[in-house]
Amino acid sequence: MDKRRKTDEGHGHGHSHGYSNSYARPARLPVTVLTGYLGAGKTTLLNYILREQHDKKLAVIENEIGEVSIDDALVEQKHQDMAEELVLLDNGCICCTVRGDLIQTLHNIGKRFASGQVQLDGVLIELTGMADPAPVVQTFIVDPEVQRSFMVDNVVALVDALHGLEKLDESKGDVSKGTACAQIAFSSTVLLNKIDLVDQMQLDQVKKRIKELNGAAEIIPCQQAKAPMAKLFNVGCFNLDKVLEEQYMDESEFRQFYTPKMDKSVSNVGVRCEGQVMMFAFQQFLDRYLDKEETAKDFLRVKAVLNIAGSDRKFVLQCVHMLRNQGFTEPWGKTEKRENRIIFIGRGMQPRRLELTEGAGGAHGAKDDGTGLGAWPWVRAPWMADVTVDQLRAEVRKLLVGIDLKTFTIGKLRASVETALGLNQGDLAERKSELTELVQAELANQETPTPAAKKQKVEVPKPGAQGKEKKDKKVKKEKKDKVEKVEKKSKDKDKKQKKEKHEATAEAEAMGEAEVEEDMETGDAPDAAPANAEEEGLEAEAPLVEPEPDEKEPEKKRSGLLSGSEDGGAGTKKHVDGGEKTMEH
Ligand SMILES: Nc1nc2c(ncn2[C@@H]2O[C@H](COP(=O)(O)OP(=O)(O)OP(=O)(O)O)[C@@H](O)[C@H]2O)c(=O)[nH]1
Repeated sequence: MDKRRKTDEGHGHGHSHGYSNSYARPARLPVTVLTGYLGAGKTTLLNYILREQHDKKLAVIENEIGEVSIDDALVEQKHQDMAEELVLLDNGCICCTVRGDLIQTLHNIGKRFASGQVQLDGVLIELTGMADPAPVVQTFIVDPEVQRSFMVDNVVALVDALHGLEKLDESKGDVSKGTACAQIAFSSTVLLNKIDLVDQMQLDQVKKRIKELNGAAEIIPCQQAKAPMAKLFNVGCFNLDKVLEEQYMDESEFRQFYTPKMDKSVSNVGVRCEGQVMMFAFQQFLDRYLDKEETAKDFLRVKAVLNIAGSDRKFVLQCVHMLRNQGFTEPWGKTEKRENRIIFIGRGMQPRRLELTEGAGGAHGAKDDGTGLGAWPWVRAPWMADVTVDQLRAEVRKLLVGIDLKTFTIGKLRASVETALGLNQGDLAERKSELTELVQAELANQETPTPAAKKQKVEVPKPGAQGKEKKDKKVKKEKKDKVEKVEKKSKDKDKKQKKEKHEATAEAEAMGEAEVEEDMETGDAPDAAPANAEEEGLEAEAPLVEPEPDEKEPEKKRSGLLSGSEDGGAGTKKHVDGGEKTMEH
């Protein structure tokens, strides 16, 4: 939270609108809550308000959920500068998990406002598209300190005229998807946005549905969220009694028993990585999901800020189902990290995690021919942290009983642990080093090794400097041996060639023929290790134990022994085009 607070605690923000003399301090700060379903136009409205209300001193609280945060890039920099105070709550949803953070933020603002440390005319709170505004409203009536400094002035619900009806129907028919309805039910003003995308008939239908849900709210049809400021700000139109009356609820019921309407079927997958994105490949990748109605219906929202190859400007992408809005925006800052960020929000996102995070359907890495996205790294999903070390240890222990250590690999073990714990394949990719350590500890502790293990020499690299030193020495020795081997082979070959040449020349001289030289030129080149031998060695996953000398594999393959190298997971990966890239987390 407080990622972009513009004023240090106790210090004014220095940014002046040049009207301090005319500032009339309100008794309580009016709060405008912006709500509305995913992609309905909340950020568009926020940008519009900040632009239009530049003579007002506003504190902005933005809430964003998702593995990757994008909205900061979507609120234009010049508009960010117009806000007196900007606080991002991005550790969860404001209507449930970060309500405490919201209260804390309001306390901080309230204290500085009351003491005159900061001059403010109002507060804007932008909720996530998945948030129910009711618990946020609740905050303003249950917390005495918040109540002293603030009052809810207006709850503005944005409705997408094109997709809104479908969302409301879905929401009405299924209580577990009640978010869209709750957003309207708890609002005092509804902006029926994106009227450019529908005809009058569709507009009337959505209006009718909104009225059914909330007869008291004013409905304002608009485009690009452009509604008269006089209808949005300092209007004192939010009336909790009226709202509760419409919901057949009394205040005590609302205070004690209201449970937020959260659509649990919606989740997100985020990607954050460096590198250049190939525009063409990226569009093809999107086409696969957004060009067809049947897949696009699952993608409620896709947002991205990308570093496109060949451009010094940020590329911003915004999709709501099949609708794509995209283009180059401001230039990347000179010292700014050119990081790609993309988030997919919708239904059925988790089963698609692998394909969405690995890029264009398994085309790992940007390729010379312009296809491939670059390596989307694995992004740590929150639930991975929920699996405890004890759970992992217990599964590892079970799996190590009676296994054939010769063929067992960390990758296979990881996959088995994931299956045992009911996770998706790849979910534990980030915890491979933990798994490796657990395996090492288990193997070292095994008092009665399995019959298979008895026969085998189990190599357990020792952690710490000593182990590393040993490993380094081994690698050096391997390299030296290899070079010597290649040199020796090369010398032997030279000798052999010279000998053959000598014999051939002698023979030719004897026979008076000259073609022999040609034959020699087409002869085999000296044996040498393939240029990409190292990579090839890394491609295969290392077995857990060193094979017996009689079945020795090339040393290279064993150099990653128990170091957690695995295919299909994070870490060092070999690309389909032969390149090797380290995936970031
Ligand atoms: N055609 C059309 N597009 C609009 C209109 N208003 C906003 N948009 C576009 O709709 C997309 C979503 O707008 P946002 O303002 O980001 O929506 P949001 O509600 O903040 O989205 P989330 O925060 O992700 O829930 C953007 O690409 C906007 O440019 C409009 O009136 N007509």
